[in-house]
Amino acid sequence: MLRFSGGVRLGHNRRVPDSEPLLWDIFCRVIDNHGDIGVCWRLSCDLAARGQQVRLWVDDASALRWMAPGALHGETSGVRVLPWTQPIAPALLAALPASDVWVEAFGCEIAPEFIASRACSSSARGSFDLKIPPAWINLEYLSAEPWVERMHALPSPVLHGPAAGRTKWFFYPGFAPRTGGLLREQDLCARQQAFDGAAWLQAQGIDADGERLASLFCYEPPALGALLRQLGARETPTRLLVTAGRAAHAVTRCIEDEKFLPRLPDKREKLSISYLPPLTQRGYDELLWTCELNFVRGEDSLVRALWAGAPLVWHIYPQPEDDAHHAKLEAFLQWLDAPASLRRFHRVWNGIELGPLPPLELTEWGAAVQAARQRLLSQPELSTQLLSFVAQKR
Ligand SMILES: Cc1cn([C@H]2C[C@H](O)[C@@H](COP(=O)(O)OP(=O)(O)O[C@H]3O[C@@H](C)[C@H](O)[C@@H](O)[C@H]3O)O2)c(=O)[nH]c1=O
Repeated sequence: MLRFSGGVRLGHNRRVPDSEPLLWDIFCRVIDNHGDIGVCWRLSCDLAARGQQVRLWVDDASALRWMAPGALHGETSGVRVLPWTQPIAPALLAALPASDVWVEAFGCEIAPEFIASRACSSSARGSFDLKIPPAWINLEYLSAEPWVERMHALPSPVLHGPAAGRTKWFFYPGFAPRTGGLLREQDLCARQQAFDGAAWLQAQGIDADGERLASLFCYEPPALGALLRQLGARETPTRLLVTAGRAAHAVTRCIEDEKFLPRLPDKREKLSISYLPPLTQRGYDELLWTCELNFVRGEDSLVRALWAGAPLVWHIYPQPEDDAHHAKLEAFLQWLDAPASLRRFHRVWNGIELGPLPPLELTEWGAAVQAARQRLLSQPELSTQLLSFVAQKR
C-alpha cells in the first residue's frame, strides 16, 4: 500500500489491522550534537525495514548529509524526510494523508499547526477527530535509572489545544526488561558477524599493522591528556581513531598545548592518531566493530558500542545545571555490573572524580560488556516493543 503523496489511503473510519503497515509521523528537534537526529533516523530506518512508512520531520537535517547520504533525496525506502519549519507550510500539511502514529522525540512538542490540521473541521468544538485517533508516543531519552521502569508506558493526558482530551503515551528506551528496550536492527548481528575489520581499515586508508586500535568519540573530557599519555605508555603501540568534530578538536588542542607536549612520555611514538572524516551511521558501527576499545558519548553511540561488545568508556552528556548526569552514569555502571576499575575510570573520564586515570583493564571490562550484550540480546528490542505498544493503543 502506497501512502505517500499520490497514494490511496484506507477509508478514514477503518481501523488498520495490526499486521498492516502503519504510517508514522516522527518529530525531531535538533538541540545540539548529533544524538537527536541520530536516534530518530535510526528508528525511522528500523521501522521502515519492518515494512512501516515513516515521515521524519526535522528542523535541522544537515547532519543527515554525512550520517545517511541519500536520506534527503528519498533514497531510503519507506522514510521521507520533511522540513519542520516554523510554521509548517500549510500546503504541505494539506497534501499529506493522515497518519496512524505520532512520535514526539525527546520531549519535543509536535507542531500545533500539524495537530490542528488533523483536527476534524466539521466538529463543533474544532476538536480532534476521534474516529481515527493516531497512537501518540512521547519517545524519551535513554537512562538506566530505576524510575524508568515505573514511568515507561504511562499515559499523559493532553490538556490544551485541538487535541485536548487525547492521551499521549510515554515510551522510555532502556536497558532493563520492563522498559522500551534499545534500538537493534534485525540484521545487526548478521552484519557484525560478516564484517571484515582489516578490509574496512584498508578502505579508510589506515595502516595499523601491529597496533591496538581504539576509537574516540567524546566532548572535551578533562582527562583527555591523561588518556593520551596512558595510551602512549602502553607496551604495544596503539592507534587512536578519532572521530570528526568535537573529539578531533579536543585532541588537536590537547596535543598542540605547549604545556602538554613536554609532559608526554619518551615513548610518544607508541601512540599514533588517525583523524577520521564524518562517517555514515553504518560506517560508525563498523569503526566500533574494528576497535578493541571504544570511547563513546551521548546516547546512540553508547548503545552501538554495547552491540559492538568491546570494552567501552562512556562520556555522558553533561547536565551542569543540576549534575543529573552523575546519577545517570552511576545507574548505567550499576546495570553494566562494571568492575571497580571501570567505574573509577568513568568517574575520572567524566570529571566527576579527580585523580589519575586507572589503568586500562580491557579483559575485565570486555567481559562486563559482553555479559551485558548477552542480557540485552535476550530482551525484545525497541522497534518490536514500540510496534506492539502502538497496536495496543490504537
Ligand atoms: C562520530 C560519528 C557519529 N555518528 C552518529 C552516531 C550517532 O547516531 C550520532 C551521535 O549521537 P550520540 O551518540 O547520541 O552522541 P551526541 O553527543 O552527538 O548526542 C547527544 O545529543 C544530545 C542533544 C542528547 O541530549 C544526548 O543524549 C546525546 O544524544 O552520530 C555518525 O553517524 N558518524 C560519525 O562519524
